[in-house]
Amino acid sequence: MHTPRALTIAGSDSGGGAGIQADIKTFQELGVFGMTALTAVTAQNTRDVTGIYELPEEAVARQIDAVAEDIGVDAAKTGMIASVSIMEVVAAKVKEHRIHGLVIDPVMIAKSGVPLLEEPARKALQEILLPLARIITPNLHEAEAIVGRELDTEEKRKDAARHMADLGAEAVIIKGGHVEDDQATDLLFDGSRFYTFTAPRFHTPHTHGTGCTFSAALTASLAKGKPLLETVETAKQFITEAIQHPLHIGGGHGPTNHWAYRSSRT
Ligand SMILES: Nc1ncnc2c1ncn2[C@@H]1O[C@H](COP(=O)(O)OP(=O)(O)O)[C@@H](O)[C@H]1O
Ligand SMILES: Cc1ncc(COP(=O)(O)OP(=O)(O)O)c(N)n1
Repeated sequence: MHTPRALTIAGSDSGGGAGIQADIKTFQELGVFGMTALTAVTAQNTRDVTGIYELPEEAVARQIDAVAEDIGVDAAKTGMIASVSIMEVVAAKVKEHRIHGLVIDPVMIAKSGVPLLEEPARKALQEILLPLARIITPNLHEAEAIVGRELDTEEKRKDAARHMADLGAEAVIIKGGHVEDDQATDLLFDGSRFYTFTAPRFHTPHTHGTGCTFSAALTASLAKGKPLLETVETAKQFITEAIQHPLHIGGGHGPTNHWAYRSSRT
């Protein structure tokens, strides 16, 4: 039997709610074997990011080589990639190892307000990483930064999604967590059509790591070979359950509950 294998290329969140920790928990819960290539270590909790330590480019490259050359990668995701030089290494390795099914979560700022992407890397993200994406998953502010304009209506968000597809992403999801709305609606553009995925909006501070968890759930379904619409549907259900049943951990924006989706099905 083939065991689906997913790789996360991202930063570590010592608090366990976002970054590679959120990704690995999500992969595990969705029945996928998880692997990691660390790009940076953050000292972080539910309140703040108190330190960021980037790994050398060579360390990032060797980690990707190690897993791709032996274990194999059915799908991968990127999270925090703070600098242009690490972005270049990641893009080169994704091409070299022909990693398809790449989900790009263009992480820019943590919920605590601390930037996780250096300023010059914002433009590089569009030029270097975006064209490799099977799916790119910006939140509202990340989408605005990528296209360089305010996206305060659905029509503008649709135009922005088309713009990102023109830049090379096969599919675009503009997430609705930061959109002012009674519901949490994510907009998918598959290159030809638009779809929306809607869930109730929960009024909770415990949303640390929502974007990481959502993109990891997408990656897990791609690793299993699921089609795009089923992939997004599953990821939306996973993150909705995870937000709906918070763990009440820490004194700030607590993590989502990675057990909730599986618990609701057993
Ligand atoms: N309060 C909420 N209630 C329900 N779903 C939410 C809430 N906040 C975010 N989501 C969902 O979580 C996922 C991640 O979205 P978002 O919070 O926008 O990403 P990020 O963590 O990158 O800022 C999306 O599917 C979004 O709709
Ligand atoms: C190490 C690390 N990577 C990514 C993030 C951002 O995660 P995200 O899912 O966007 O959640 P919030 O930080 O917005 O809650 C992070 N914080 N740390």
